[in-house]
Amino acid sequence: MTAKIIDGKAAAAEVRARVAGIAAEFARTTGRQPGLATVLVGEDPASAVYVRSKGKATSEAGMASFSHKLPDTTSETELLHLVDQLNRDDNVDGILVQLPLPPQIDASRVIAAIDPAKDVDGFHPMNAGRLATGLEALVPCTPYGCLYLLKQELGSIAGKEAVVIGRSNIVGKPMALLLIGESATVTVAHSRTRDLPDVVRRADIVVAAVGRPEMVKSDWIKPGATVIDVGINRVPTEDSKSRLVGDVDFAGASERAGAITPVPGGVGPMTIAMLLRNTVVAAHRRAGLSDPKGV
Ligand SMILES: Nc1nc(=O)c2c([nH]1)NC[C@@H]1CN(c3ccc(C(=O)N[C@@H](CCC(=O)O)C(=O)O)cc3)C=[N+]21
Repeated sequence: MTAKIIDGKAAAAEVRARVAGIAAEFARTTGRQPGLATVLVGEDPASAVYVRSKGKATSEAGMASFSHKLPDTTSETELLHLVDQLNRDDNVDGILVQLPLPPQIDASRVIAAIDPAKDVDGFHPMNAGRLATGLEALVPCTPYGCLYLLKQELGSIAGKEAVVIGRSNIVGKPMALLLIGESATVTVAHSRTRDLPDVVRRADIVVAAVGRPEMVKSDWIKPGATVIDVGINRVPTEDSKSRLVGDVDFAGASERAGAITPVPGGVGPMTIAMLLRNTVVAAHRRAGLSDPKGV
C-alpha cells in the first residue's frame, strides 16, 4: 500500500484565502483590519525565520502585523511591560510571544499575562481550561491544524482509535482534548509508555509530536492508518548541510499508512494558517460580532 500524501501546504492556502475574505469583511464593517502582534526575544535564527513568515502571511491575509523584536538580554519585567501595552492596544487582536524564551524569563508568567481574548496561541491557562471543559476557547494552532487535516481526510473520526505520542501543553494535551471532542478513543503515549510500538499498532490515527527525528518506525503503523507528523527536526546530511525530517520514518511509514503528512509541507503550514484563523476569530469576538463561518 502506498499512502496518500496529505498536502498541508494546499490546505493551508485554502484556509488562508478564506481568512483573507473574512478579514476584508471585518475591515469593511469595523473600519479597521484585524491585527496580530508578534514578539521575538533574542536572535535565534530559526525563530526569526518563523516570525518573519508569520508576519508575511499576516499581511497577505489583509491583516495588520505588528512585529516587536527585543534583545536576548530583555528582563521578564520589560517583556511583561510590552505584553501589557499590547493588551491595551485596541488595534491588536492577537498576541504571539515566540517560544522558547531566554532563561531569565519565566514563559508561564508571560503567557499568563496575555489577555486571554488575545491569546491566539491558545496557551493561556484560561483557554487551556476552556478547551478542557468544552467551552468556547482559542485553540492551540498546531493541534487545531492537525484536526483540520484529519477531518479533511477522514470526515468523521468518531469511534476511531487515536494515539497521540507526546504530552506537551502545546501539542499533545490539546490534541488529545480535540480528539476526545470528536469522539475518538484516545491514548496519550509519552517517554514512559511501555511498549510504545504495540500501543501505536492499535491506532487508526497516529499523531506524532515528540521532537525525535524518525522515531516512529514503519512496522508500528497499522496498515491503512492516518499518520500526522508534527515533528520538525533539522538533521545534518553527508554534504554537511541539513534537511528537515519529522518524528516518523516517512519513507517506511508511507508504504503502510493510508495517508500521511510530509515534513516539510504538512503540519507546519497549517500552524500558520490556524494562527491567522485564530486572529480573525479573536477580532470578531473582541468586536462583539458572531464567529466568522467557514474557518
Ligand atoms: N508562541 C509560539 N507559537 C508558535 O506557534 C511557535 C512558537 N512559539 N515557537 C516556534 C514554533 C515552531 N512553529 C512553526 C510554525 C510553522 C512552521 C512551518 O511552516 N514549517 C514549514 C517549513 C519549515 C522550514 O522549511 O524551515 C513546513 O513544515 O513545511 C514551522 C514551525 C511555530 N511555533
